[in-house]
Amino acid sequence: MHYKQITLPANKSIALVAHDNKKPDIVRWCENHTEDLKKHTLYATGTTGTVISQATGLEINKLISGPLGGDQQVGSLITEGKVDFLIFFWDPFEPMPHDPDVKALLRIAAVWNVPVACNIISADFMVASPLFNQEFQRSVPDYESYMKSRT
Ligand SMILES: O=C(CO)COP(=O)(O)O
Repeated sequence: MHYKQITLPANKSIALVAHDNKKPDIVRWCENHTEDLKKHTLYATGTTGTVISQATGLEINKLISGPLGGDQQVGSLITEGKVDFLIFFWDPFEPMPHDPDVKALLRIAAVWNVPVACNIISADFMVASPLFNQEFQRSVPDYESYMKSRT
């Protein structure tokens, strides 16, 4: 795979997703970082977005609920370059009916070199990074050269 560099703007697009047992964690994390999050464009799967906006008043672009396809919508936004960071507090103790979608989302985030935080501590480190509010370079798959190599 060939990669190219893209420049992420200071204002990022951040996707917020949490399984039911992890919703209290993501709400607490958003409450602790409301001012940081206000500077960015936020997306969330349906129920996660609703509980976060109720608790914090943050403006969130809500997608479909995860089990109905929300994880896939986030994955699709990643491939379109519309999501720069993924905060995904997935539940390590419960199998989900949409486990294949969860796995697919985590895979596509790895493919597109998107930073992923899967718990409060990793999300805290992400926000604490000076890069959180700055432009920075990220390498992403070079789709044009990928297509050329296949045709
Ligand atoms: O199931 C989810 C992620 O896999 C999250 O979906 P909700 O935010 O709709 O609960």
